[in-house]
Amino acid sequence: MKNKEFVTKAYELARKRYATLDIDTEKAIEKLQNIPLSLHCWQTDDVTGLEHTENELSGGIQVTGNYPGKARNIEEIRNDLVKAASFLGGNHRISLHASYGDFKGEKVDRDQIEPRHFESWMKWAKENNLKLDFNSTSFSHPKSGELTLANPDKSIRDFWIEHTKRCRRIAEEMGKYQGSPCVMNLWIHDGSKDSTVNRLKYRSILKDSLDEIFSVPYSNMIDCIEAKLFGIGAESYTVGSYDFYLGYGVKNNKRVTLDTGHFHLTESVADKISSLLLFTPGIMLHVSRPIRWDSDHVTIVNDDTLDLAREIIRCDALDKVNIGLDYFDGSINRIGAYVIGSRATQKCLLQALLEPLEQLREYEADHRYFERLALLEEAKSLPWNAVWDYFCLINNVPVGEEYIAEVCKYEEEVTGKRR
Ligand SMILES: C[C@H](O)[C@H](O)[C@@H](O)C(=O)CO
Ligand SMILES: [Mn+2]
Repeated sequence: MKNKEFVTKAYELARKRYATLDIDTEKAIEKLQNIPLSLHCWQTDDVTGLEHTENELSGGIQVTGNYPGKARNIEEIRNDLVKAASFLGGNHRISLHASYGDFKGEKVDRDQIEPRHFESWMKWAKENNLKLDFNSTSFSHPKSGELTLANPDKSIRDFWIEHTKRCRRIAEEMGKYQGSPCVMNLWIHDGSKDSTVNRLKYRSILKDSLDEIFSVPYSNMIDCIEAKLFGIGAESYTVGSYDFYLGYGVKNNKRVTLDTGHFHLTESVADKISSLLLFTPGIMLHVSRPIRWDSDHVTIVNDDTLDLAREIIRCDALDKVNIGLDYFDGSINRIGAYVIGSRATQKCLLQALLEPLEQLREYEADHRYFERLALLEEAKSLPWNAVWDYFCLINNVPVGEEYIAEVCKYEEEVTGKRR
């Protein structure tokens, strides 16, 4: 670590500065250390998956960019994930899509997948001190079409119901194996390009499909349902809208996934946290960065991500919120994309953990709104970055921009050689 002494000295000063506001930096570091991020496996390979089919990416999502070096098989995906995680302090999780099973060249259709197709992932995760989360995959399949679980055609609908039921079973086995509940996210793209005159019909079918899927109780997995505003080619109507899943989640005690790219651009996702916490058992986050639309740009430290982190901490909800990443950028070094996005999320969480919350709340209770605003402003430039550097130092991961050279080295030695 080239700046060890400098980093330690800066941290000592920062610790004292924060102490003047009664903030314990050691406690903040300890908390950050114990917040797992769920790294989305699909950033390694532009959401290609391991089914070895010719299926194009579908379902209203799109990866842009053709940067060389994407992972081409299970070994490369795993190596890249381990590499990406090696840049992060703390212990983390990997979020797998059902299309990333270890199929060993066998053609296994989505309604045939079993826990055995994910056994080697479970072992791999354990060996690498990682835990797994899971996602059903309704897109990029000949039966994906416009509608899956909301399809009036029973044979297509049953195919996807079976797929999703199997996914829950796989998640249950993963949770059991790893001794930590596997968070299973259900997102489907179902929708329509142009105005439908049957909004209620498809939503009612989706509700029934979900009821059937969730009829089997499990104790080692956590169900999450993810809403979306629109998809490419499904701009007018999304069956699984936010209102739909919020209603379903509240009624059926399910976690709602908030993907930061799935709302109107001026809507505050952070503001939803406190409301959901009052009415649902928890929240799954898909941290992303929408630019003009759900563009899945790499997460950075910005007001949206900071507000999200602050709300989690202000609500004291770390035990009820699972934090996953969800972006896919094929235009830059893909490992670099993981590192930037996951470290940005950690930086936001750290800033939130270092907020002088008690003092701010005292001001607010006393209606001293000038003081509240002033302290909120000043808190922005407190030396959180010295605490961040120190967090990286004690975790033996690159400090500051040092990771750039390491990512480039991996590119030179590994990803850059993939053709
Ligand atoms: C690949 C993921 O399942 C997908 O990104 C989903 O979570 C989503 O956000 C779709 O827009
Ligand atoms: Mn998402």
